[in-house]
Amino acid sequence: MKSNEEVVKLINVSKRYYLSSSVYVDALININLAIRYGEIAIVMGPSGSGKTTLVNIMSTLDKPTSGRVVIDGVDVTDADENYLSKFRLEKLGFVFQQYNLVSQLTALENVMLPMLLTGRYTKDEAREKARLLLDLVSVGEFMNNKPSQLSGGQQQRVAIARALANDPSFIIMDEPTGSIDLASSYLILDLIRLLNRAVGVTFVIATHNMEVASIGNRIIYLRGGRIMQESDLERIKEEFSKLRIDQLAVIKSYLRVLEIDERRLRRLGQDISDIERKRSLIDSLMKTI
Ligand SMILES: Nc1ncnc2c1ncn2[C@@H]1O[C@H](COP(=O)(O)OP(=O)(O)OP(=O)(O)O)[C@@H](O)[C@H]1O
Repeated sequence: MKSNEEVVKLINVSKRYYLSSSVYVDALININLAIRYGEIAIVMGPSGSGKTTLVNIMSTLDKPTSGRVVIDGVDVTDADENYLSKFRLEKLGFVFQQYNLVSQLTALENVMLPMLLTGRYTKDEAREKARLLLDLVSVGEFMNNKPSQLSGGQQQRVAIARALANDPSFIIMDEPTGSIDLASSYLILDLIRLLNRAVGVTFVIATHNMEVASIGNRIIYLRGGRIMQESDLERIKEEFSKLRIDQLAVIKSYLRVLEIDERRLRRLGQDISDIERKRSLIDSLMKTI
């Protein structure tokens, strides 16, 4: 691992999508960003803020309208698709929300494929390494299953094994736990953390999910195609904190509703323990907001 060195660098990157000759969307605006080896960098932000566009540009799947993209010290901004597909195969690992495994191939063959495509591995070497990688992500026993014979979480782990196949400079993930159950998500997050700590694998992960974000060393927060600075985040938090006033208003109204019910029950000589229970719940809730 080349710690402290930059694995990806974006310099003044902007991306404009044209919907027609005069209508466009600025998906990214003047992004300057460096990801270092050994990081788990999380890309967060509201829907439409530019997360997918950013990770696609970082991983050469998309090109910026202006600015430069440097990966592993190579400026890939103007590289052609032939060069880029070889570059991606050798340098990058991809794990997307939809697992993107080849449906006709077994788990083992899916993991072997990127190694065979580089021409750097014999079939035997690729098979042996693929087996070990599948064991490492705990799906070794299913290596002869096709993707349709695997659960979503298992498919996602095969995708991680495949992403590791060519020892990539970094692994890029877009909502890696987006379409799988909670238990599998935890396994995958544990695996990411372990691979990062033990082997120094670098990850860039776009997500909406706070649980996923919690494993990151750094959060890159996008809003409207720009990276938010700490001070902006404070401002946003303050904006959000105003929501508390609404919560309080709702609770206050509800307390008034309880008063009416309490009066009614007392008038009828009935039990008010349910009202008291609700009041005590509200009391404990009030202490947390
Ligand atoms: N191919 C495209 N053509 C036109 N506009 C696009 C295209 N891709 C993205 N956009 C627009 O660019 C902006 C950023 O989109 P992007 O998909 O990067 O956001 P996101 O943060 O990943 O959103 P989500 O969380 O909903 O996936 C959005 O306004 C989107 O509508």
